[in-house]
Amino acid sequence: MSYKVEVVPGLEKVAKTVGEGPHWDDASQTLMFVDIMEGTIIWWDYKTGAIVNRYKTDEGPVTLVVPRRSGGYVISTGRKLNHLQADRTTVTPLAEEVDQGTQNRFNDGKCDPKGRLWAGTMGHEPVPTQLELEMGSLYRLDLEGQLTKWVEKVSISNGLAWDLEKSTMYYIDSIPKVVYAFDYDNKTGDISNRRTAIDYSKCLESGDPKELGVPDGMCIDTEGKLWVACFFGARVIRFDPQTGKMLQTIPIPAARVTSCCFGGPNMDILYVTCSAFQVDENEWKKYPSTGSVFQVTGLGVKGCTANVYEG
Ligand SMILES: O=C(O)[C@H](O)[C@@H](O)[C@H](O)[C@H](O)CO
Ligand SMILES: [Zn+2]
Repeated sequence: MSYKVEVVPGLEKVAKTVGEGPHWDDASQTLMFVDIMEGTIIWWDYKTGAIVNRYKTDEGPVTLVVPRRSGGYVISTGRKLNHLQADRTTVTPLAEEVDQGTQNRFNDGKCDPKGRLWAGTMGHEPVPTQLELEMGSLYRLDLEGQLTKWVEKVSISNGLAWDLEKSTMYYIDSIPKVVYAFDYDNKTGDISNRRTAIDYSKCLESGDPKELGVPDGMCIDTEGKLWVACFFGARVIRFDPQTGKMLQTIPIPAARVTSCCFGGPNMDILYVTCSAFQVDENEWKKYPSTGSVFQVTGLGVKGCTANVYEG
């Protein structure tokens, strides 16, 4: 099976800072993603290949954007979760600020199969991957708007995904370089029994595990396999979460690959974001398209439609 990696038309060098949080919106056939430190959300239309909307805030970094069934979006700003109305201008808080009195901020966030939002925090990060450890937590925003803490002592709260059976939640902490698995109860939304599903330090199939960088964002395909973005690893890797083993490596022409999601009319295009934040001269020389959103076609795999906030 031969695949192709290219810059998405219209999204060349689109991220000024950290491109992140890609979400394919099936209803509108648009790709949404954020430019974290810019506080910007970008909407890109598949049909026209053009950016159709932008939202910018100065209320802090925006790290996640997930559509809300009743209209608009859930977005983060700094330590807050908010509702951005469908007009893409009005923002109202959805819950109390988390991690008060810290320099933490939200990072990645995704909805579970019932439509509850899970989003985690991380400590202040002056240099990518260099930060005070175990400052973050993972939170769950229920359908009734209640926010609860589920995991503590997280360093960089990152990718989230649920298996097809709706009985396992996968969750990445980038610093220990681990994809955790939890038992997940779809009825209650409760998680338990944390264990390590994938350990980057032990991925000897790669030759040198250091080359993989750290795991960042992820998504799941219809075969239940995980696609994990490798920050400082210039690649996306497909893993079997049952065995922890690498199945396929897709080199991406950007060192700081942050996240990925499936999209397109047939859900078979893998969209990949990366970071241009603090990229040095050598990196720019090696990867001149840094900051772009990339697309991988011809993988022969389809992704699962991402869940939206049902609250
Ligand atoms: O995108 C993210 O998850 C974080 O916001 C970024 O800060 C970097 O990706 C991180 O440093 C590497 O994991
Ligand atoms: Zn991330």
